[in-house]
Amino acid sequence: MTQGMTYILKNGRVVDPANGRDGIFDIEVRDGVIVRVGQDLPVPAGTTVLEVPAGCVVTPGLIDMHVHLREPGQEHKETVASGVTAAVAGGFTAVACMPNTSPINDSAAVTRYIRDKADAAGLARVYPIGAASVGSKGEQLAEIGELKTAGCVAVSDDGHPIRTALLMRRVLEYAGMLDVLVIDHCEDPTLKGDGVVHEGPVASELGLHGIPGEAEELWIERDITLAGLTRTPFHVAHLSTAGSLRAVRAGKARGIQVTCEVAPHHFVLTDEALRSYDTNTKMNPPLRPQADVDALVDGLADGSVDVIATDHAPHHADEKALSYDQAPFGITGLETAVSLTFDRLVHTGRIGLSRMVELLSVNPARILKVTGGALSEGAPADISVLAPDLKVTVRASTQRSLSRNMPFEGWDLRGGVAATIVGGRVVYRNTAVEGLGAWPPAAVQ
Ligand SMILES: NC(=O)N[C@@H](CC(=O)O)C(=O)O
Ligand SMILES: [Zn+2]
Ligand SMILES: [Zn+2]
Repeated sequence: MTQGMTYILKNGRVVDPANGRDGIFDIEVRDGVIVRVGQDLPVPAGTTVLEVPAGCVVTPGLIDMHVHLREPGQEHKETVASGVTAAVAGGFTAVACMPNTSPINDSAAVTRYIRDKADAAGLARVYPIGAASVGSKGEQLAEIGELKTAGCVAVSDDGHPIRTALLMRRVLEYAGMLDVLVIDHCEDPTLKGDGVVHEGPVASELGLHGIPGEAEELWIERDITLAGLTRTPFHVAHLSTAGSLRAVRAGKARGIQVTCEVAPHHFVLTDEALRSYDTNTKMNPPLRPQADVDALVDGLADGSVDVIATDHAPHHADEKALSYDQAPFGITGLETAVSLTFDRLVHTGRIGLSRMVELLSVNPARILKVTGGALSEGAPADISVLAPDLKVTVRASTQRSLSRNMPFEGWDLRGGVAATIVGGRVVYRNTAVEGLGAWPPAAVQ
């Protein structure tokens, strides 16, 4: 499917909360742009019709605002090309990638390198996130203006918190002036110590060093206070505890511009999963007890959580084969997020489809100030076609990511992705979905 083609996506259930639409609509795409949305659109002679398979849902393209692509520097774990392949197979039309590559993305040269790789791959859109401090070392402010000019949409020292309150204040001031979002990995490193899992009865039983939830909560309180002082928007990466969510709710109630994201593994798994000693249950922040998971699900449902983001963190099998203490933190997530969200949030009745679209598209687009989040006439045709009732068995061996470090192997889930369209091009087509046979072949399928 080339960008120059005109086609009509016909008879899909369109869920587009930003435009107040939930119903059967046709979408006409021309030259990569949505030109018309309406009911029973006429089909001019020569126009291709792509019939949306029965039961599928058409949404604005999903955006994952927290992934790790590992290029430059760790291409054996993931490249930009393999990462965006995983992204479109997971239903995402865009991703924002964290700067903890090697070298760190604290310069225009690295940002441009990533963007060039993304352009060459030509699948999902890639929005680089620059480092907040030089080398993410927490000493000197990075050249945020230069990073923005090169194409960064946000700054973060992810992998680490922005180290001191003074530095965080300066980052907020400069980034705020330049209209660049500040994202922090909220964790007090002194309280974390050498912890590797959530501090609690499970950690004690297994003899693993714990990290209390308070290590995250203290840092979020610090950052919210500084966001208030500087009157600047601030986004909490991978929020994981009930106390953290209370702090965010309280900040929002005081009028502070704070938003937050939750990763699927934190609303699906508890620290009980550690009993497997599988290092694919080791990530930062760590898996929490049921009470925290319940609070996160409440927050996802009631709107106090803004975004679902995967924190896709590929690591090589050799590293994950180390002992629990030694293995790196992090799991992949791009290719399981949609299925986990359907299975655990939508089909359990905790959220509806329009809330799912807010969490995965509308809000990340609004917070990052990037294109997308709505199927509006005149907008680039970034569209996800989801299959809410598709039966999916998760297999790392069939995923597109170069890494296989995820704890969902063999899980049977209800809900998946049918197709992904970026700038009008069908870049992913799931051959397991019936009714897509008449669609053109896609780059990924
Ligand atoms: N989340 C993780 O456990 N790991 C991330 C770093 C991070 O997101 O802090 C990684 O880069 O591997
Ligand atoms: Zn982090
Ligand atoms: Zn991360």
